[in-house]
Amino acid sequence: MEVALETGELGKRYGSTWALRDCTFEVPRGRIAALVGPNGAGKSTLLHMAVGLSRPSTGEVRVFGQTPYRNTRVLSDIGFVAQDTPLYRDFTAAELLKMGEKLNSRWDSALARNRLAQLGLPPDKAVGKLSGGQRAQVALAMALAKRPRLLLLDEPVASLDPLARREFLQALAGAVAESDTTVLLSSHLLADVERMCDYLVVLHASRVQLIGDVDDLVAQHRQLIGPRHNGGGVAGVASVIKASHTDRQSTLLVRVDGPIDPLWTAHELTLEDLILAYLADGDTRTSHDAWGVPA
Ligand SMILES: Nc1ncnc2c1ncn2[C@@H]1O[C@H](COP(=O)(O)OP(=O)(O)OP(=O)(O)O)[C@@H](O)[C@H]1O
Repeated sequence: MEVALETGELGKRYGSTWALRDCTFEVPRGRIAALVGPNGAGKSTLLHMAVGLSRPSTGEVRVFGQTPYRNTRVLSDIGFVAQDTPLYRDFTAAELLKMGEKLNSRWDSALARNRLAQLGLPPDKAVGKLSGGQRAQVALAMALAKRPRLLLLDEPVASLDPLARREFLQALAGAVAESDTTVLLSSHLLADVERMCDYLVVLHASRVQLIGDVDDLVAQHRQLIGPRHNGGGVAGVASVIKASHTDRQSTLLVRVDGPIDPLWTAHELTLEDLILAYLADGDTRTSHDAWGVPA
């Protein structure tokens, strides 16, 4: 498996606050990976280090084996759209595309022009006078036109209307299918993640909580419902992610590692249920730890 992006014990500290900590994961080449986590989880911090805009306090990040802040040549392989889609506001879209063409050896002029035309974006208006969503579209068109091997997108569709969002995600999937691009996109929109992404990284409290192939992760987790349980081990359960109890019944969200004790009814989960369970506060317990059962 070739790896597009890898981090090893990556950490970033601002003063005494860790924005990201002990972060170790890989994104295999060719995947559309989602980076999911609550506000302040460290997603932007991670993406900024991956594109060399900031340096780690601990550990390292590599893109196609290179460290972006040491070997700037790898930057030509990376496309990045920051959360606030910064662009030179006095430039028109046409001027920005011209600049992209001059600065990037693999630039696809036709792709960029066609995207802007398709979206009806005026090429001769200063981008500072476009709406926030229109500016985001210009930035996204430029990122795609760069034909990057790794595309990093920080909440790329947050400012787009629902139709534009769907259209953009379809265009992104199409562009990736036709090329050799790996994508890592941060998003709070779990329905989009479920529709688009085949790989998932969940960050919470500045650490990686869950990572892997989306289909594998969904297959490895179940919701179990059964008579009120007194804690302790359950056959077939590797870890308990979340537990809730009524007087008569317990509901567990678990990672499975074999046939489940038939005392429990097992239900499949959606990716959204799974992500939300990992984002809820509380520690994951192994099946053999007693988990908190209220009296
Ligand atoms: N330049 C900075 N100086 C000080 N603290 C910072 C700086 N940048 C980020 N942080 C802190 O680091 C933590 C992670 O921030 P980051 O922007 O990476 O989170 P995020 O997951 O992208 O959040 P969001 O979903 O809200 O965009 C937050 O607590 C934030 O306040």
